[in-house]
Amino acid sequence: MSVLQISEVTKTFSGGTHAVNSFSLDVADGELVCLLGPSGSGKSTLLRMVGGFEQPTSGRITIDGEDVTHLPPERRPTGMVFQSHALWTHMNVFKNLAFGLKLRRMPASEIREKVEAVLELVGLAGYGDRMTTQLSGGQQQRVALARSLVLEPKILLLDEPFASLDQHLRERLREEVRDIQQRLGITTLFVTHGQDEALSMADRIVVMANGKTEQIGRPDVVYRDPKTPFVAGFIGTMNLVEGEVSNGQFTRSGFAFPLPIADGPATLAIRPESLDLTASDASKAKVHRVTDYGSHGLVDLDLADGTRLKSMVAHPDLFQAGQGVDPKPRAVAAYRNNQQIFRS
Ligand SMILES: Nc1ncnc2c1ncn2[C@@H]1O[C@H](COP(=O)(O)OP(=O)(O)OP(=O)(O)O)[C@@H](O)[C@H]1O
Repeated sequence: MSVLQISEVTKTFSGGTHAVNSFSLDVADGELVCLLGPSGSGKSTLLRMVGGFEQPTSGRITIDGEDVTHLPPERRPTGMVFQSHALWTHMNVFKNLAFGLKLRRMPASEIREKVEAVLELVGLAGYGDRMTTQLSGGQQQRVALARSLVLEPKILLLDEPFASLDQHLRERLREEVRDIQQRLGITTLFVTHGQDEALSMADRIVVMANGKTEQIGRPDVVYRDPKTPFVAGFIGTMNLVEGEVSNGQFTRSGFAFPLPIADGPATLAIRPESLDLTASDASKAKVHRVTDYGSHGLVDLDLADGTRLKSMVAHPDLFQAGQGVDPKPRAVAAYRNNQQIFRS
């Protein structure tokens, strides 16, 4: 059953920026959905509208069937964790967490019980007396998460919560948050422009561009089967080759591939791991650079007109700069007019 329904929501800022454009999404109970897209694609604006920090220009948002479109944040069953954690620095950790519960007039003994349980959940048991300024960045972000969770929201809203942390900590917190989210079964909307974050955490990913949905789906499906050239180029590394199809053959500067579609221009998408290389004369393509990552290698090669492709190879020592190669895709997708029209 869907807990959160976003129906044809549009946000136009004064000045005319269409930040979000007739956007719709249903989020199921207990699901973690990542909003993924480049800077300026409207992710934060959408999240802020769900949290009540921004008003839609048009459209409707319901939570558990109740229309919340015009309710202020404090009257919505949502908890938001911002990129900058915005903790109260004049209060200790316990007071930061207890504040919202006090406003609800909860008895002190119950507050203590709840705060301690949530601190335990985020791995900060015993930190209640610390001032928030005496915590590391990762610990502060855990407190921010705990402060939202202690209010037991129906929907957790996370806006790039790990953006300010280093890579190692980010990966750890990512796993911890996913763990907590699953344990509590809390419906979560998560904004990120990091594809790794989205691919590793989400039940479903919404890829956004220009305030609109490009594709919604399970991470593995979006990765394996991108429906538009934008998604193909945005998720993972992808070779996007523009060329012409004539008599069932796609060509681009000496590179040819059988493609059973109508004649005309097309964009071919090939993952580096799906592009095999064999030694050849240099008329087809030439190796530009070989990078050995230990477990595998990456060969950068140039078609005759300079179009750069990447191929993942098991034995990088077999290739060297300047060598002639023949690139042969094992699997491709083809796009025309921004739509996928072929996939092998
Ligand atoms: N308060 C505002 N007034 C006017 N324009 C705004 C406002 N907030 C956001 N915008 C514009 O709306 C568009 C979407 O912004 P938004 O912050 O939602 O994108 P985003 O995908 O979250 O980007 P980022 O990853 O950089 O945070 C951008 O063009 C932005 O400049």
